[in-house]
Amino acid sequence: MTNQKMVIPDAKSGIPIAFPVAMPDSALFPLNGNRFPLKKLLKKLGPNANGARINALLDSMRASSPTRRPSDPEDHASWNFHHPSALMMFEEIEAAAMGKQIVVFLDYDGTLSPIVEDPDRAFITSEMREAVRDVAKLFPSAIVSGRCRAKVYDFVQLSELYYAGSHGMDIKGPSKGHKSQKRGNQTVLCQPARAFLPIIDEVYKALIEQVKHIPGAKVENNKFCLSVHYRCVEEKKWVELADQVKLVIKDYSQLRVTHGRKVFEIRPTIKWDKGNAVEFLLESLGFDESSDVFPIYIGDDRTDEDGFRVLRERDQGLGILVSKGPKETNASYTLQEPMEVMQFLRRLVEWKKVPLFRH
Ligand SMILES: O=P(O)(O)OC[C@H]1O[C@H](O[C@H]2O[C@H](CO)[C@@H](O)[C@H](O)[C@H]2O)[C@H](O)[C@@H](O)[C@@H]1O
Repeated sequence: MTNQKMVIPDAKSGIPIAFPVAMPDSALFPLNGNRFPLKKLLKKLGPNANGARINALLDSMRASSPTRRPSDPEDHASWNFHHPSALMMFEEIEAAAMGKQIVVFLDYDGTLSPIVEDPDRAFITSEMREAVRDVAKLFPSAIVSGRCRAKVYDFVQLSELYYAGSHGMDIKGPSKGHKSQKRGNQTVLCQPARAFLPIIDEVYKALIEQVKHIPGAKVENNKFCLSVHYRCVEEKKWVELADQVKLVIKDYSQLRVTHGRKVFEIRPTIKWDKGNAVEFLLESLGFDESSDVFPIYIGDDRTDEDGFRVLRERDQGLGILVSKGPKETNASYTLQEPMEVMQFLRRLVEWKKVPLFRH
């Protein structure tokens, strides 16, 4: 992951403004039917290609909701081959996890709840809650979300889980002495971005003011980070919205902007992401040095790539991307939608419950 500056001309003056964007080094941007790394793309566009630069920004905003990206059948075939369904490969996953302690990490939006227009109405079904509860009774489990911890807890309402809100910058749980956690049954609390709270609050207010004239734009306070949603903003207003966000953020070198599903995520520049939350939780659970642990991370968004990456680097467990189509990912397997996530969680429970000595 690098912090790159995307230089985009101001919509009115045309003056280029550097817009800090954190993205994986492998990120590719579309142009004329091909895809290029950012540096190469900007070189191709040349210094005066303002219109093309705006198109590049728009393409990257469109690509932030991958369900709209068409992909050809060949892409799909290769994708399915390299990232098979975690349900189809369940027996292989069982075999790899045999004799190891499974630890489950779950993203929230797009993974446990379907993506909906209103972020305040992204409810989890009672069946999904049941499946997550059953998993958490058997394996240490955590929700790792971009949302503020309190909000995601309100949706999930399960006290047996760890919760890592604000993209992992606010970690807590489960309640002290909760019987369902065999290891690490003490309350943990980790808030590495506490010092940023006043700035986040200030920027929250400034953003609300700055985007209030754009119909459909919504600023969400996630405590240690902020979301500016454009799912309900007309596409012709997207560049204007990006400009407004830029205008506010340019005065705050302590903050950076990342891109989620039709959302700009404004976060402290500290090196702490969902991957760090995974590391922290594994350590809290006593699995830091252990080779007998099998972490499973399930997520749908770019921010979940940090979680997948950590598991790859540790060479432990596996990442499962929730996606219907090809995406660049560090995950090994896929599930198409939250319904399949629920099926996968249920299979984990059934497998663990089979009274065989093999576990
Ligand atoms: O890490 P996550 O749990 O996936 O949270 C990431 C962001 O999710 C939410 O926004 C996304 O879901 C909304 C509800 O389905 C949708 O309207 C929006 O377009 C998506 O980006 C949440 O509202 C954000 O605060 C989170 O950062």
